[in-house]
Amino acid sequence: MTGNNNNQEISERTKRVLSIQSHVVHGYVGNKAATFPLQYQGWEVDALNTVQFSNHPGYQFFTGYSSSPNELVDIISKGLIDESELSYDAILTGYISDVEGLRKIGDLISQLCKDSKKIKWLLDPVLGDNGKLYVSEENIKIYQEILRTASIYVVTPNQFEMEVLTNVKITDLPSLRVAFEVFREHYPTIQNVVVTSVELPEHPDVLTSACSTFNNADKNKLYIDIFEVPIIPAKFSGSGDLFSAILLNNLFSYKPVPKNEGELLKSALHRTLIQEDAILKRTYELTLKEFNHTQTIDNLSIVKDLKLIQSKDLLVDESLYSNVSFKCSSI
Ligand SMILES: Nc1ncnc2c1ncn2[C@@H]1O[C@H](COP(=O)(O)OP(=O)(O)O)[C@@H](O)[C@H]1O
Ligand SMILES: Cc1ncc(COP(=O)(O)O)c(C=O)c1O
Repeated sequence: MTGNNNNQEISERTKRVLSIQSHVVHGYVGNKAATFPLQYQGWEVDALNTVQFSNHPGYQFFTGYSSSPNELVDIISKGLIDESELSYDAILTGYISDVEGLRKIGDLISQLCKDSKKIKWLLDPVLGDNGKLYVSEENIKIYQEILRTASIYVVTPNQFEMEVLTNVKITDLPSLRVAFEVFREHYPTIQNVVVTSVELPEHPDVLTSACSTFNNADKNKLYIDIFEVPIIPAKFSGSGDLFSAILLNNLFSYKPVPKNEGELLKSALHRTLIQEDAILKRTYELTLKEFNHTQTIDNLSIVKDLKLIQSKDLLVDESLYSNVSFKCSSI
């Protein structure tokens, strides 16, 4: 970071986010994947942990416990808001597996965002991945109810979550478009949607990310921007949680601020994908090096822990954006 950047940061009020996600003692998913990147990018992060696990469930064994829904709600409403009178620029919600907890936190954050229009809520509807739910079926209904009624700045489903929330199977670009249309129809109070990644059989070498803003003056038109990111041959635990954290930062810090919301969303998504790609590539290379000592490369299909500390330079490297660009089009 340059001296100039430091001065600029000091002159601006430090942005503050309440991040409600899982905690793992070892590794990087949930709040562990979001806190350091946001802090390193200049945010005050108030991290509320919905569970505390030894490590994430992608490991063969993990142990831990969940926070009770009433405790979580009390910490926010009594401890943070009433007593400490904290106000937030953003609220980030991710893994909340407990059904009652999700309902109560959903109601509380909806109310907070109603009371203070300046809070921007980024909701990652963590339900599952690759065709599999990793929370209860009931969570789907609760997310649908939250999305139907709350005013949310941006929602970041992965492909499976978008399919579950819209009941549209995404197999190609036309069906991706239908999913966005159904999403806008069912959840009209949502301002922006980013589908983090979609695997399309017609493009087997890339992951497609898509975004649309529903705040356009022309309500009859739906503009969807898509980016194509070359696939790294591995699965990364925590990639979605890292993604939502850096997207949040990019939405707040993109300069100069584009003239309309659609342009901001598209530009912030592009930056997010470039940063994410750089971090996943570094993670992959470092893991491969460690792995090579013990196993063959063919076995490296799941990367358990993001190398976030080793990637800290990439979180603030402005030169990334002039060196990398992903193919972009509209559908
Ligand atoms: N194997 C991969 N190769 C390249 N990029 C990836 C890969 N896995 C994840 N990503 C990046 O990470 C982002 C979030 O990952 P994704 O799998 O969509 O989220 P989630 O973990 O919520 O399912 C994607 O937008 C994509 O840019
Ligand atoms: C405890 C916990 N937090 C967060 C996540 C989300 O991880 P990802 O970003 O890989 O979807 C998961 C999913 O594995 C999880 O089990």
